[in-house]
Amino acid sequence: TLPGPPQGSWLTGHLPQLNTPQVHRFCQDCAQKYGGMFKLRLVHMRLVVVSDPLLVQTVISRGGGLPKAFRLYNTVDELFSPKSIRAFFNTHSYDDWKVVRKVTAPAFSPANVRKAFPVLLRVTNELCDVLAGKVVAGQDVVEMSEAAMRVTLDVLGPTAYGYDFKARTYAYCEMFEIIPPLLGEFTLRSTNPLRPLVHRCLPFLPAARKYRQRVQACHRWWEVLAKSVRAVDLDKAAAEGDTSLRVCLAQLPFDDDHLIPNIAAYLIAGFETTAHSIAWTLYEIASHPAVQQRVEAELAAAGLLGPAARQLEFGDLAALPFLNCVLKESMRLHPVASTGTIRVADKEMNLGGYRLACGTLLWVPFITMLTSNHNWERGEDFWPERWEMDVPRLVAASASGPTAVGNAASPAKTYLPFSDGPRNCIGQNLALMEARAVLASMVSRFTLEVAPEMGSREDVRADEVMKLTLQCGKGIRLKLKLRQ
Ligand code: HEM
Repeated sequence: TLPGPPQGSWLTGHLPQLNTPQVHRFCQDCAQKYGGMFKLRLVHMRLVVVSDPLLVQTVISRGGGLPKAFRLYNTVDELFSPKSIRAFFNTHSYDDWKVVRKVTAPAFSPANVRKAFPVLLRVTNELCDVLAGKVVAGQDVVEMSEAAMRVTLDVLGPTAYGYDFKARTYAYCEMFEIIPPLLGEFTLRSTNPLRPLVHRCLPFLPAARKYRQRVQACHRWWEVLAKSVRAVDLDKAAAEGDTSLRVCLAQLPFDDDHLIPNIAAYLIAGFETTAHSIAWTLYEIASHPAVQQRVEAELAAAGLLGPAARQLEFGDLAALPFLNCVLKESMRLHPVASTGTIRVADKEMNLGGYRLACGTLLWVPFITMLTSNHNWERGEDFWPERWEMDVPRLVAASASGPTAVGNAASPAKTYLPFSDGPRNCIGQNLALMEARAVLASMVSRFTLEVAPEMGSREDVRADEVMKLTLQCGKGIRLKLKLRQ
């Protein structure tokens, strides 16, 4: 039989270990010990956790991959739609998913994403101006996850919905009050199936009340954004060759009830994810002075450093190779989609030499894949230079893992922060453009230091929390100094 860790409770299985904000670390530790395939029990559900790259390919990519385990995604139904109608992200209808994926895909072509660069640049410059003002006023410690969210929300606002949230000005923005806490709540719900039941049975509990209020506030926002999407003049858009996400969403052959969850899904998937990836990367740059110096040197050579820097251009983003290595490495070490994807075996199958019954749930936690010592040399170190080496140096060639399937000296893809196969991240081109532009702009304007209240790297690791996305509990607090 498959190996697996001891159960925390005879009744609920591994629920006590999974129902924590550090669920990703539990998976990670188990993979180090039990290898690239092990088993867990969550109350009545049996899960097989897979992180061996070859096996992951079978689960998510090969032949279209296995279907998502839709019933496990039902925790977010209430958030996406007042009628609990599912978005394409978590629908069980292959046809609904395919329609939305196909109609909205043009918005994320490289050429179309490039059209969003002027908005991104303006928003990033304005945010940097606001931060510079704060530094001059003596408020030089800035929480970078929040700052980055202000950029990503203000890029998504106009391009996806024709709406300006004006988050970059640091004026009050309700999204910040409702979305981050709700994502935390949904993570707790996904690892503790009893939690929604408790909230339903005891609606007067403060946590249950707050949850309801926030979900209702989201529903009001989805209405506002749907109205703006509906206002698109499709003939004019066609004449102008406008294939922005707003236009693509307006083209969906859906009534409002079915449009709304897809509007919500794009906002939820596209705003926090990119922002936390940016914040983690800024943390790594600030923590490694030698890395910061190399990024500075690269920017200086391109004329992009300091007060006399020229304006960043789209073409610069691909011409900053070391900055891109730093981003890539940070997204490996701090994958925001740490808990990954859950799939279901739609027929009896053989995986890694084990026979799995039809209906078996297969969990691919990306953090395990991306940082496991079975898959990577120095898997838990921040080592951006690895991306300057030949591909064989990326993967540990050792065959000394604890189980036969735990070793991955294989040619299969090991770097999947955006997942893989047909259900991979549709927004990755946009995310990468945003991250590169914000990182280059921040290092161009400021020198970065980790604020003392962040503590050591170990403290930061101990403070990691999964709130659908991987975050640092106290945020990423950096001390900024204006470059002279
Ligand atoms: C660094 C930033 C990002 C990361 C790391 C990321 C990662 C991922 C991952 C791992 C998945 C697969 C999830 C699963 O299988 O359950 C996914 C799906 C998705 N992402 Fe992203 N994402 C990012 C940014 C974005 C952006 C900017 C957008 C759009 C504006 C976006 C939209 C989506 C959508 C709609 C899906 C569902 C696709 C489908 O089911 O066909 N993401 N993302």
